[in-house]
Amino acid sequence: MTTAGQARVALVTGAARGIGRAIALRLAEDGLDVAVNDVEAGEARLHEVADEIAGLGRRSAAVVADVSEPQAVESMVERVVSELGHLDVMVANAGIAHVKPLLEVTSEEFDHLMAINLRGVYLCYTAAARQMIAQGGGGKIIGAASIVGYRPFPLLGHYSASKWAVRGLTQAAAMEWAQHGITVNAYCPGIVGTAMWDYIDEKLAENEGLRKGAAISKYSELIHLGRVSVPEDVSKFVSYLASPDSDYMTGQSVMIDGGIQFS
Ligand SMILES: NC(=O)C1=CN([C@@H]2O[C@H](COP(=O)(O)OP(=O)(O)OC[C@H]3O[C@@H](n4cnc5c(N)ncnc54)[C@H](O)[C@@H]3O)[C@@H](O)[C@H]2O)C=CC1
Ligand SMILES: CC(=O)C(C)=O
Repeated sequence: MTTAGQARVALVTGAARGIGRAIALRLAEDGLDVAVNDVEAGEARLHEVADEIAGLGRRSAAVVADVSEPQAVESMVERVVSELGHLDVMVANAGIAHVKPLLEVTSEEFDHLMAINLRGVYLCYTAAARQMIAQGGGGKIIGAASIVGYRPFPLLGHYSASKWAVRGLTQAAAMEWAQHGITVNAYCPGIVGTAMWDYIDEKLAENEGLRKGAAISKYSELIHLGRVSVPEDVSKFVSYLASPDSDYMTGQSVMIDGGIQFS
């Protein structure tokens, strides 16, 4: 639990690049101490992000862990608490995409994607909730869903299902943990120009016989505000979800997509 004058502490998963990095930097700008996580392959970039956070005058910790592994997630939260003192905001951002027709997805590929995108979010939500309940001061738990959690994209079928499930998990967690003063919400980005969309563009283009760059252009025609999203569009909204301004909001999965999908 934070006491007066103490900075709140956030943990952002999948923060070596893309949306996670932007969220981590924004929360640091907001005055939080921010621990960042990614897998071993992203370790060098993860340390750079932790250094950027320190450059903003905030404390940080870089924790390498695979969010699909229960013991790794437990240890990650323990390390954040031991290095930064407590945990007030969890952003379960880490995720992977996989572009493939449903009829060709193997059960191993399906399980691998669900292990990261759904079990990983579940493990981060529950590890954070246990810590926040023990602290006794409430908290903010935030997850990465997507517009495809409302309306799937073809060739992203199992990915879309994983994000749909994050919405369900977010609603159930909000119901169970409201009594502890914990709010649980998710963000649903649209088309954000990150490494993930570089991969999606390349694979969709292959499947549809288009040149590289053509798939993202085609899907971008759906965006009413007329431009592809940048990670900071999302981090501004997560800043709100992590702040006391969102204290009366829980169980919501909110589109931040420039006007693609209307609920
Ligand atoms: N880029 C987009 O258009 C959209 C992205 N999202 C979601 O937002 C989140 C972030 O996406 P981006 O920044 O675009 O992706 P990205 O691929 O650029 O970054 C994801 C980060 O997560 C890390 N990661 C992957 N598996 C991990 C694991 N098992 N444990 C820990 N870290 C792991 C990666 O190493 C990478 O640094 C994801 O959950 C994604 O599904 C949702 C809607 C749209
Ligand atoms: C990657 C993703 O979730 C979308 C909607 O593009």
